[in-house]
Amino acid sequence: MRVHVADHPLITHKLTVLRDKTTPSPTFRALAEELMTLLAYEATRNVRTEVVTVQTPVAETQGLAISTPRPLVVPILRAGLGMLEGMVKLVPTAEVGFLGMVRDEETLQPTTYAERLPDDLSGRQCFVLDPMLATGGSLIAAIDFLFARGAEDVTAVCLIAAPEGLAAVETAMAGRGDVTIVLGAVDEKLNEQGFIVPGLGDAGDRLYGLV
Ligand SMILES: O=P(O)(O)OC[C@H]1O[C@H](OP(=O)(O)OP(=O)(O)O)[C@H](O)[C@@H]1O
Ligand SMILES: O=c1cc[nH]c(=O)[nH]1
Ligand SMILES: [Mg+2]
Repeated sequence: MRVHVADHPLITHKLTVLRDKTTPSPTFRALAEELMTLLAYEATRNVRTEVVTVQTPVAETQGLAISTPRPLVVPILRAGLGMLEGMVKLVPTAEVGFLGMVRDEETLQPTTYAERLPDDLSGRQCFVLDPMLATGGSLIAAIDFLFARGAEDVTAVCLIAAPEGLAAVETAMAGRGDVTIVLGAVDEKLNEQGFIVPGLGDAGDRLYGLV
């Protein structure tokens, strides 16, 4: 498994505002989208392309186009939805599938409550979006789901990870398919409630309000 932690002052600046508990939902939503766009640059480094010919006003030349089958972007509901626009702005031809997952607050185990994905993901390049990688349970379940449908390589983009969760994903994915994790930051630890420290609190609640 490849892990890339973004090291850029613009990303750290935006994450700092996102972490601030006084940042209101509209600003939080705008920042989650902007951060995704910045991380997409790294996440799509290995997006599959094919050579195409293009006629400029001056000459014929060769360039690259994102190849088919088109990449599949999968935001994990709810919180991953806050990153979707930031990704599809950069890759407008991508298809979008949805996975709804929620973590039990006591056991910290994830359950999948919604799924709208192609039945056959053979040969597909998938991009999973979820701002928080805490215990890693949700991300492991999401990647397992995609591999079970035949996905070939999966890149997950998370804004903040806990070291414990990152290690759990690494262990679960050892010897499996092609997995890359792109992160805005790796924080200090998880607390007893399974929240990332310092983190930013509950990303879903901060994006969309308490439920
Ligand atoms: O790494 P884990 O320990 O599995 O925790 C991370 C998950 O928790 C959050 O979702 P949550 O369950 O709060 O759902 P929500 O997006 O609807 O708020 C987050 O968006 C991840 O999906
Ligand atoms: O810190 C955390 C952990 C899980 N989910 C969140 O939204 N935040
Ligand atoms: Mg939540």
